[in-house]
Amino acid sequence: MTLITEVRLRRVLDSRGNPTVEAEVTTESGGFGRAAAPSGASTGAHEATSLPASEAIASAREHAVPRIEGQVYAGDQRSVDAALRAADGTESFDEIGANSAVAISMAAATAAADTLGAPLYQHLGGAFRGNEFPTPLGNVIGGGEHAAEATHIQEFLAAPVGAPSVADAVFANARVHGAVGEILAERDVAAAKGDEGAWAPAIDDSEAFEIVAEATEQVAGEVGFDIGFGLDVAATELYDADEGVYRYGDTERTPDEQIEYVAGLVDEYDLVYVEDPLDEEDFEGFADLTDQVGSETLICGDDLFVTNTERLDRGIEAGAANALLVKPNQIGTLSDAFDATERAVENGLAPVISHRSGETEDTTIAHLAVATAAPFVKTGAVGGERTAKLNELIRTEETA
Ligand SMILES: C=C(OP(=O)(O)O)C(=O)O
Ligand SMILES: [Mg+2]
Repeated sequence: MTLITEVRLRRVLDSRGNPTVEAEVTTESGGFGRAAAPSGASTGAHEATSLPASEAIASAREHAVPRIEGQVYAGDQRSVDAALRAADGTESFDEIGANSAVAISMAAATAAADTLGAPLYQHLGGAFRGNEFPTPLGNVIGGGEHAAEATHIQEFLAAPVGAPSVADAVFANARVHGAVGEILAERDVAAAKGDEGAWAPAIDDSEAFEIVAEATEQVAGEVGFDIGFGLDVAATELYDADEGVYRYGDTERTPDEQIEYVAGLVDEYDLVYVEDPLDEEDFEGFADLTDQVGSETLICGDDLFVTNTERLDRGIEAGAANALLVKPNQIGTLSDAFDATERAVENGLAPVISHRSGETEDTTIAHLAVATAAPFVKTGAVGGERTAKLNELIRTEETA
């Protein structure tokens, strides 16, 4: 029934206006799935390879499509992903590109769900998925690699941890985004938006902390539930490896000072979540910080782990974090993303399913978050490619 009869690939636009890979998979009984690869700007050094879209498509057509069409069942995700790995032959998808691989992997899952007549989260999560829904982390102010001349810290994330439902959480995050805009206007600060739709004002990080604290408190008062906030420091982008310092404009911090700084922020602002507080190679620094504040907040590895179970194992051994960011395109297949998620959960790390800064209207990660019962999903607060996922979460909550 779910035998794949056709795989089509094409270039489509992502939210930055760059070409990306879209895949369409058709099954023998007429099931259909479509998915597109996202792309990062602050990418980790150890991520799987993203090739230029036309190169990735040409190579996947030559090497992967013939191994899949007429040979692999979409309902058997592991065999789809094994065929992609066999077609490629490298660890990092250097040959067909992780962008082709992930688009085909996700389109096959969607085609299987369609063939079986089940929602994607149900197909991926199975009959014993449970009733958990993720809390969305909403990017409300940001800079770093996602916007020029804005904050040094890449993302300030609203975290509506007290929301009674996904829908309440989604609307609360959008409201915090709106409140931040109003506070910026009151302060006469002009602000464009960055790649993920967050405000990107030319203010110091310290002012951004003040504004986000005020906005989350204000909206929490309006909606009547707790809204905390968190950060994606994306510290690799701030780290000068030659000098061994983190640079925030003219301010420099040694790795020890960086740990002290972040630990201080966790205390001062009751941060519920801190992603990539240190350079992607500093497992020990991560472990030190997790030791200090891990009982109060989530210390999450994005560039540190790149959704890779080998790097995650190293992190588990070192006690480097208590949360894992899961981005399927960092590793190339849904099977690999599931394996990393499962390994994290088995070892007491919270999985956080995430978008990329360059996105499409693809909604697979919303389903992945529900399927894996992840406690958090990071997929922005506003903007069409972000609301595609957020609105899918709202629909899913109604039907699950
Ligand atoms: C979403 C992120 O940004 P990018 O996709 O640019 O890596 C991130 O760093 O978590
Ligand atoms: Mg990150």
